[in-house]
Amino acid sequence: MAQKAMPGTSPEGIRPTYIYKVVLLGSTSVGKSSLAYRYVKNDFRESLPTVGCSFFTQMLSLEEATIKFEIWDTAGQEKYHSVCHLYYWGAHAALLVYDITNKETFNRAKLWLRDLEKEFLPDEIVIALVGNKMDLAAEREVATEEGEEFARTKGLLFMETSAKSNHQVNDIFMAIVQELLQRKREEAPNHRLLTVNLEESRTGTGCC
Ligand SMILES: Nc1nc2c(ncn2[C@@H]2O[C@H](COP(=O)(O)OP(=O)(O)OP(=O)(O)O)[C@@H](O)[C@H]2O)c(=O)[nH]1
Repeated sequence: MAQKAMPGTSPEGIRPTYIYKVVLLGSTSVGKSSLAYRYVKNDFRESLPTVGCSFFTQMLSLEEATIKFEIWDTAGQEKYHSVCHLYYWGAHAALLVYDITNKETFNRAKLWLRDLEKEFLPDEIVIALVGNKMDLAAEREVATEEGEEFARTKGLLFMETSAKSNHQVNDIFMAIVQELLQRKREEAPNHRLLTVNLEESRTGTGCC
């Protein structure tokens, strides 16, 4: 898995910075933009339509490394589906989002997974299945166990979240980074590390 690293400083000495590209995938209106917005801005807006693709960046300071997440938020509308594989390129992790109140979005998530499986080998990317809109549990169409079971059989991380009530949003990104770091530790001897100049990297939010 190609991640970029550069040395940074920490009280203990040199601490690497890893840049991880995370893509958000899923049907329209499942809450992909809202999850990214909640994670990066700790805020919730009722309307955040995505046109094509937008991205956010977020820094995360951990004991063993500094993480820079580049979060690519793809539009879920069918008309953008054909260009989406371009956004997969170089991704380290994917959040496969569905809406727990809409069974069809869960079925669609399975199809998005098939797309990912065509693009990546299993250990090339960390995939998390995310059942969003947990605050609407009374209107639930997808049981927690159903999501859990599907994730287990496919070897995916799994969490139910609410971008609205800020339920497990940080947790899912933290679970992803822990898994990425764990895989890195296991692969360390063969790992390809690229030094990059963070000055040249994009910051803030933007739209392509
Ligand atoms: N109740 C509730 N509503 C949510 C939650 N997350 C998102 N929404 C709402 O669901 C709608 C769609 O949210 P978006 O974040 O735009 O969804 P999206 O998946 O990015 O949609 P596209 O950009 O069309 O692909 C908006 O009205 C949000 O306010 C949530 O956790 N709970």
